[in-house]
Amino acid sequence: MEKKRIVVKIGSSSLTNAKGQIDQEKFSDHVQAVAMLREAGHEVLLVSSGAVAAGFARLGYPTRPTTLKGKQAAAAVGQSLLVQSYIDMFAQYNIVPAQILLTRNDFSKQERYKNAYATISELLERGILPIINENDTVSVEELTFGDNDMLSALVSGLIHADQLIILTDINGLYDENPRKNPLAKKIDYLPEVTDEMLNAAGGSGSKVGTGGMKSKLMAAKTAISLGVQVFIGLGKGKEKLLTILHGDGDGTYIGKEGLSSINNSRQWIAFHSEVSGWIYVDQGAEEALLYKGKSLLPAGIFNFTGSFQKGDVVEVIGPNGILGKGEVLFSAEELQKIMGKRSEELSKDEVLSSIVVIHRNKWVKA
Ligand SMILES: Nc1ncnc2c1ncn2[C@@H]1O[C@H](COP(=O)(O)OP(=O)(O)O)[C@@H](O)[C@H]1O
Ligand SMILES: N[C@@H](CCC(=O)OP(=O)(O)O)C(=O)O
Repeated sequence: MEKKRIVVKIGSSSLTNAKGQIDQEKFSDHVQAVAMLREAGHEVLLVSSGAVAAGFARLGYPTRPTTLKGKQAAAAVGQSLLVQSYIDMFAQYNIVPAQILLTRNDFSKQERYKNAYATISELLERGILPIINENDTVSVEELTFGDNDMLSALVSGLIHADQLIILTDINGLYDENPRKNPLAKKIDYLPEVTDEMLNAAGGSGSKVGTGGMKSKLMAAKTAISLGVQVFIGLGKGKEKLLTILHGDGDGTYIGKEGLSSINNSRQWIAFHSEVSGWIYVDQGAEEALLYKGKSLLPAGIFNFTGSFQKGDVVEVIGPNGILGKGEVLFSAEELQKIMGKRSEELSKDEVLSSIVVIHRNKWVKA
């Protein structure tokens, strides 16, 4: 059997109970299933929620706290409880877990992004099981928007996973929220995530989960655009992850066959980089970039704004709007001198290192 790289995201509702404790039965079920996936020769990475849900009772909160500092304090307590439980339970299968706490901002600095990739790759190579959660103490957005779904999609792209399995408390996506409409119909397969689907998906149904189906679908959309297929649903017993991998899972499969993964520099430019400038190009350059797969040359540029340095990311705007983003190979000051000139017009000292302003390998369409 072909060895696959699988990211498994487990939501709070699938790990804890409403009283603010780890649900030992659910927990051991997941651990066994992960162990079995690894025994079958696959590489696994866990994105585990549940820190707030596992911690709030120990702080004396009767229910999941609603204040930000309350959630952050609960997460600090609950995260250690979760990881301790993972360490203890995975030890029975000789699996060594590693805790990784990330924020979405960690992805926006290219050096941190590369470090996260290098660390996770080294752990996987050494047979360690990375267990990732948002660094809740310093992360504001995640606790509000339930972005562990999105975190799992971004991690799946980063490490070029074959599949992202999002385990939750419901067996997949329905055409309407089934907690509100019992006649809602289940969707077994979705080739892509459409706006119509996003509108049909609602918020969380449990007292411990946060994002609901909407955040899972948004994450699925991102994962697919990064070349990773997605499953959203549930399962029982130690065979469940293998069953899902074989295509017989109880849930919704999202994404067409044969998606191809996107290299990390392009992912970073597309999803994480900050834009430092805007370059305006003519019709010819628009065609070259959008339809001919060519690099951007100075001749097609007639204006730019922003102060950027070589290596920064800029947005390119054509006569019909935004075309995409790319890594610029000249500073704003240098571009001023060469903009609009054809290659043959550029004198030797103006040709700094190359006449390509954005190379096609460091370019992503909008
Ligand atoms: N269209 C839909 N199909 C399925 N579930 C939906 C839909 N809309 C909203 N939901 C809700 O999303 C919930 C799962 O999300 P959530 O509670 O955030 O779980 P988790 O803690 O696993 O992230 C379901 O229990 C359900 O109540
Ligand atoms: N980082 C948070 C995740 C919050 C959350 O509820 O996420 P999820 O259950 O995936 O909707 C935690 O560990 O509690």
